[in-house]
Amino acid sequence: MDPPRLVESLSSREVLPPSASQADVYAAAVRPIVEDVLAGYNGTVMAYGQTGAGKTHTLSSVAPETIGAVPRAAAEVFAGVQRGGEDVHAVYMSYVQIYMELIQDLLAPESENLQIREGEAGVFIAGVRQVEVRRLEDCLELLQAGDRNRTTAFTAMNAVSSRSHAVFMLTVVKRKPVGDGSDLHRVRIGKLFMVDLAGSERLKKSGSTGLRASEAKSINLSLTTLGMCINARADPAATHVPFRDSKLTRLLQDSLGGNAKTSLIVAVSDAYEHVEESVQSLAFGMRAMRVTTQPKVNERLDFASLAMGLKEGLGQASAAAAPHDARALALERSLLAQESELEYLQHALQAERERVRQTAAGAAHDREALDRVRAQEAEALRSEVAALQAEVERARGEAAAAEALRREEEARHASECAELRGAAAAAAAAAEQATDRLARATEEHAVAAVGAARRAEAERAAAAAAAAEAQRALEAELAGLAPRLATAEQQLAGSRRLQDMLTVQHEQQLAELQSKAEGELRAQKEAARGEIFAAQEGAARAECEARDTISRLEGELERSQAYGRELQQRVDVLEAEILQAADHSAHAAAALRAANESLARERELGRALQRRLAAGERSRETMAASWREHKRVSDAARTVQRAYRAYRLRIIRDQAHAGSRALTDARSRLGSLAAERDALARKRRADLAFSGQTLVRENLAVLQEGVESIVAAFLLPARDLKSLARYAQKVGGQTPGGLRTPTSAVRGEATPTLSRAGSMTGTEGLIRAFHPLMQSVRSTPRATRLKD
Ligand SMILES: Nc1ncnc2c1ncn2[C@@H]1O[C@H](COP(=O)(O)OP(=O)(O)OP(=O)(O)O)[C@@H](O)[C@H]1O
Repeated sequence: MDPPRLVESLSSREVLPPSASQADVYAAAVRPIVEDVLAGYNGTVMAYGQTGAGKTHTLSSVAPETIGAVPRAAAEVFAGVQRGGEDVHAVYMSYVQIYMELIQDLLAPESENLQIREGEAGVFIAGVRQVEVRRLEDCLELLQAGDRNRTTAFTAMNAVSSRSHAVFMLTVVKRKPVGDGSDLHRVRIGKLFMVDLAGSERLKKSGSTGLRASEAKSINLSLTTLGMCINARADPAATHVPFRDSKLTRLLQDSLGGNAKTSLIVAVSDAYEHVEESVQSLAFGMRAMRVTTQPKVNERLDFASLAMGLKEGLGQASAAAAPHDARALALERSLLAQESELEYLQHALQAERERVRQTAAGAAHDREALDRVRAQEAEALRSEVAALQAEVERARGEAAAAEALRREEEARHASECAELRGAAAAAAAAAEQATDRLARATEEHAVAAVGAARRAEAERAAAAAAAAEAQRALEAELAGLAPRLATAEQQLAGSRRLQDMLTVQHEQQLAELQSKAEGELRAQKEAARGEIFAAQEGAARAECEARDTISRLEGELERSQAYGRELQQRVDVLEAEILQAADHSAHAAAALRAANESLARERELGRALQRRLAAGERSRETMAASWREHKRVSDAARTVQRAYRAYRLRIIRDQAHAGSRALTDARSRLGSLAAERDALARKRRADLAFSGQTLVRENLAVLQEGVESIVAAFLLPARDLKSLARYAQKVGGQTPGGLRTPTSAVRGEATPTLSRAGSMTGTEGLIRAFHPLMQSVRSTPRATRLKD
């Protein structure tokens, strides 16, 4: 699938076709945000879309030919840092995932329940690991290490489906001097969030079950909350935005309408079967476009580091209080450590409690699910066994019925065969009987015909005898009755014709009867033969049919027996499965026991943690008391120190005032002395009197004292005094041993004086030396400050 990506940003909109490259997506949706981050804004890039649509590919791909937006953004940030020149930059990276409503640090996977807090600068993840990254390579290595810790899984929709929301964070800190000659800096902090949202998925479509289904539900829930927040932010009439309903929306609170510039990448699939999800994703993007944000540059003056510098200076100045401070600091640190340990322990305890509760809930849930599954499986097995038994019974019944049918069929076949045989035998017997009957009938007919013939013969004989008798009678009568003879002869001829006719008739009848009997006998024989043949054919057919039926029934019987055997095997398998399920159930019970034991152990651990917590609390209280005591001592020391400083300041101010007054006096005296010197010079030039020189020397002694008091009052460093002495020596041959350092004056020793030893030339040199020195004293900043 090579889906198109719709890039929606809150300020602009762009639709990229499937052929668009990763560089196109970066240029359209990410580069403007990265540039803003370098300028000190908060920026967010979110990838949204159905599971498998290409969000992770778009953001996190590190394949050389399809580098994703995150590595590109990191590269651009480092390029921007390099371009920044003298501005001091630091880049920090964090990487977390939100999995089943728990925030896990992908750079420190053992931190798996981080909390979101809100401060002046917005929401942040407390305790997340922030790694300072100096090079792009370090950043990419951390990214890959984090990706390895990310939760992914094989699903029906995506072979490597992200089961969590991943949030990649880069913080760019830029420090720049204010430019007023002070140590004060201007700090700009730009934060870049790149969010790879887990993909929405329809359980019906993905077919996820068990853990995958729970993950999908959690993902869908947080995405629904994200949608609700966006709807509320886009609706001016909405009064409540449910940011707190999920960790995702809480973390993205600033990005969804606060201080951030946000860009949304909507990844959609071009496959027809995903059209519904694609339309929903686009509708989400359209709603998101109505959200407005209030971005501003995160800039502030770095008073903290200035304060730190001042504190350092103060620390140096107040070395006297250092031991107490160090102790107080150590105590404070220890207290803070204790507090953070306490907080950590409280978090750990809370997390442990939560984990124990979740484990217990999970174990109870698992046990219930297991019980349910076991009950369902047992029920299913029972019903399957019952069904199989019923089927076995039915098959057995069928087999018995088939056997009975076979027997019945065999019996029927046997009886039919017997019947047919009987019928054949009966037909044969009937045929034989018919033949016999026919033969007998023929014989009877023949006998009857013979009898008839005999009777006819007898009749003929009787008729012949009667005729002979009648001939005789006739002859007698002929004799007696000639006429009657003729009549008798005629009658005889007539009788003879009748006899012949009767004989012929009798013979004809006999022949007819014989042929008829023979025909009937033949017909009956034919019929009997046909019947026997038909009976034999029927018997053969019936036998064939019976054989077919028997073989069919035998086949059915075999199939029934095979089915019965198969059913028996399935029953065996099911029984084995029941045993296995019982084993599983035993294992599950053992696992449950182990979980309960682990729960007990964890409870014990929780109690131990509570004990440690209480001990920590006690120790913290002791430490707090000790800290308070030391703080009291330290405060007292600070008060003393402050009083001492004020006292010193007063003395210095008094000295400054005295110095200033002395300076003014010295100036006026210097003026009058110069005037006197000029007058003396004039007088010397005029009088060339030695007494004038003496006067100058005496006045110079006074001047010398004035200079010394000025030097002492102005706290001239020893080196200046030494250089003065050196200069004086160079100019006037004054020995360095004649000068004393002003430090002694500060300490309240006797007023320093310049040695009066030395020649007139040295004194004049000193006077000459005094003028440049005065110049230098006037031009030193210290003098200026003191004067001020
Ligand atoms: N534009 C693209 N070009 C080439 N392959 C892509 C593209 N988009 C996505 N793929 C590929 O599709 C598969 C799924 O993409 P991907 O894992 O990025 O999806 P996803 O939206 O992050 O899914 P999920 O929400 O389940 O994590 C991956 O194998 C990926 O390489």
